[in-house]
Amino acid sequence: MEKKIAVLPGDGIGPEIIKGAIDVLQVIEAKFDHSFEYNYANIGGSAFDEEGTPLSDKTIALCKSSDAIMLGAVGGPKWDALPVSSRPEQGLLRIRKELNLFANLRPTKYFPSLAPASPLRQEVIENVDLMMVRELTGGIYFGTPSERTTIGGKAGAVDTLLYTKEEINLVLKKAFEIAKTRSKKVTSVDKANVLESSRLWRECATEMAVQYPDVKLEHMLVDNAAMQLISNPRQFDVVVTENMFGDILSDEASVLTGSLGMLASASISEAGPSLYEPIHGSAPDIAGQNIANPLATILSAAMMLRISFEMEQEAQLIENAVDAVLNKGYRTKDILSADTTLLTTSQMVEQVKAEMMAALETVEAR
Ligand SMILES: NC(=O)C1=CN([C@@H]2O[C@H](COP(=O)(O)OP(=O)(O)OC[C@H]3O[C@@H](n4cnc5c(N)ncnc54)[C@H](O)[C@@H]3O)[C@@H](O)[C@H]2O)C=CC1
Ligand SMILES: CC(C)CC(=O)C(=O)O
Ligand SMILES: [Mg+2]
Repeated sequence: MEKKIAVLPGDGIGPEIIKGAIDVLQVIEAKFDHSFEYNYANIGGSAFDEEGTPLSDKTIALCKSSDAIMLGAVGGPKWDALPVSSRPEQGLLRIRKELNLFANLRPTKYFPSLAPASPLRQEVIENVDLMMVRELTGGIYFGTPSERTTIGGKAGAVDTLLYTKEEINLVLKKAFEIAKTRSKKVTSVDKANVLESSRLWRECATEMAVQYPDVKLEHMLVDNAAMQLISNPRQFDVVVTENMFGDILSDEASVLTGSLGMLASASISEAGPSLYEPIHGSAPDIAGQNIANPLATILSAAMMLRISFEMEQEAQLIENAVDAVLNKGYRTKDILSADTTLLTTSQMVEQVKAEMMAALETVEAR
């Protein structure tokens, strides 16, 4: 099957991890009857350096005309002092808005062989399998005004947290639909004891639940949710929440798997291409050293195959290969523990590819 993929490596470790994901996709192309056209474009700080903007109209047009988008990460200290509109992160926020990527799906699944890599006890993280559904195009990351201001003659700053019912209902519906295919429980996370936008969110969730009698809805305040996520994570199935809470809670959830370098994501639109990226950032502290964990990005590519291209078998081949590599004790530095073997980024990619080939040869030999 012919598919056009826009590839936006971005900054820091972005190019290293994206190369890993594309290498893996090339194995899929070679072994199945698929052909992927990879069209590279800039985003973030590297886009600012080359094109004078963190996201050019050319890149947006390329993304809109593609079947899916693979993104690495953006940002870094080199660009931190730029005016807001030129910051790398604005490129990411804008692509999400331009493509109407209203829901960001961030699955967190327990990898048995990675239990020693987590600072949490095995009995706490065992069998965790939750799906964070984060609202992605509204809330405090997009509200205006967002600026420096003067409050009562004193220098200050203002950000605006704003949601329409329509925006909230769109992401809630996605969460309930996903819950129907899983363990049929939605935990809606808010701060309804303080924020008006959260009270609206809670009202919408309660109303929506009526349409899903098979799905159990639970409300949880975000501060409690942050604690419950690491003390009793197995209680969660689908967690749905607004943009900033989801951003923070999903980084926290990654600790359940052993590393931020393990968590994949899919940013979904109603119509049009979806975007796939690891949940982590550009990790400037380890960029360019070939030591970053490429697995979150490789698993994001698997999500792309499953969700955008309906290639379930191919997605599973990648996911099984990742499991197999981990079971053999191969580790990048972030997930290293006793009695495991340290690999570089590129060596890890080679191991995943080798496992995929081996699995296919076993099938062919039958
Ligand atoms: N989606 C995106 O593009 C995101 C971009 N950022 C940007 O990234 C830059 C750095 O932000 P940080 O707060 O440091 O967050 P970060 O997620 O880049 O890194 C946090 C920590 O996790 C480690 N880490 C992250 N990914 C890893 C991987 N694949 N393998 C091994 N270790 C990994 C890093 O080395 C660092 O110690 C900032 O400019 C920020 O704005 C942050 C989050 C998301
Ligand atoms: C620019 C930020 C909103 C990126 C981020 O932290 C994320 O999407 O997880
Ligand atoms: Mg984040």
